[in-house]
Amino acid sequence: MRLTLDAVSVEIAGATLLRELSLKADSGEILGLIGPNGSGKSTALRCVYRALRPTAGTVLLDDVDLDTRSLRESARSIAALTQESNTELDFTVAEVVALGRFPHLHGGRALDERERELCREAMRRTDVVHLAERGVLSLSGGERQRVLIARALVQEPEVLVLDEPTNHLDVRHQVALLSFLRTCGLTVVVALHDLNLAAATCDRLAVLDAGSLVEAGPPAQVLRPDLIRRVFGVTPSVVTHPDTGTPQLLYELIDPSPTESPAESPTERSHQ
Ligand SMILES: Nc1ncnc2c1ncn2[C@@H]1O[C@H](COP(=O)(O)OP(=O)(O)OP(=O)(O)O)[C@@H](O)[C@H]1O
Repeated sequence: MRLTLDAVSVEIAGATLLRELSLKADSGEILGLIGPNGSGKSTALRCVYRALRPTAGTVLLDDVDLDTRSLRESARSIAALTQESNTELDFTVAEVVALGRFPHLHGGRALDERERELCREAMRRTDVVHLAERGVLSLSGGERQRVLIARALVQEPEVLVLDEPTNHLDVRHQVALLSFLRTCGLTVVVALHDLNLAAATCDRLAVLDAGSLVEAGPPAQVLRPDLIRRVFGVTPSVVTHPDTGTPQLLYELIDPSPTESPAESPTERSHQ
């Protein structure tokens, strides 16, 4: 399914969080959102999984305005793993994963055999089978994150929305998750802080800054030292991964002053 944000703006209490953001992820494409803290990545994702209604503009799945669908209907197409996806009740891991089927269940029916196998498969994929009977509140941050990913998968979505999905994950599970995204065939929109993981994972990257789109394109086009410096206030060296050909950023540990804007950072001045 193709996901389109068409001139989406979000204003809350007089503050503009997103300004006429237009983005597109074609069917099966992985679109990465990158940008500094507070640039609007989570706000854009919230509009997609409908935790937030845009003040102006539309979000479309193929050509259907999401606003014309019920929340339950869109939950059958869109699964989200977000910074709000926590589980406060002490369900077992197996129960939390099974909750992913909720948008598909009617009249309190139990999961059928195919759905139970779907849950087992999602738990195998995310390496949480051994935790099935544990209470989720007793899990480590990374274990809990993997359970929530399994829950999103059993939803059998066509669009997967992920806000910082590698948070808490060790490097093996980061690589496993992002490799899965590359092969799952779903339309994926993912906010990532790690620009190297974003470059390795995403077909296209959209750079946000202060609620506006700065640039969108393939990683090799977007991850230029000048753009990174302008938006993030650090100047990386960009090298090409010897095996995959994706751009990879190397940083020097020069502390940009937090009191200066990126364009005025010491790094910027040293290059003038
Ligand atoms: N409910 C709200 N009311 C007012 N301001 C808000 C609200 N939610 C978010 N913001 C502000 O909107 C801006 C964008 O927030 P958002 O969470 O989308 O940024 P982000 O790019 O995801 O940041 P991060 O990288 O830190 O996760 C921030 O300045 C944030 O403080």
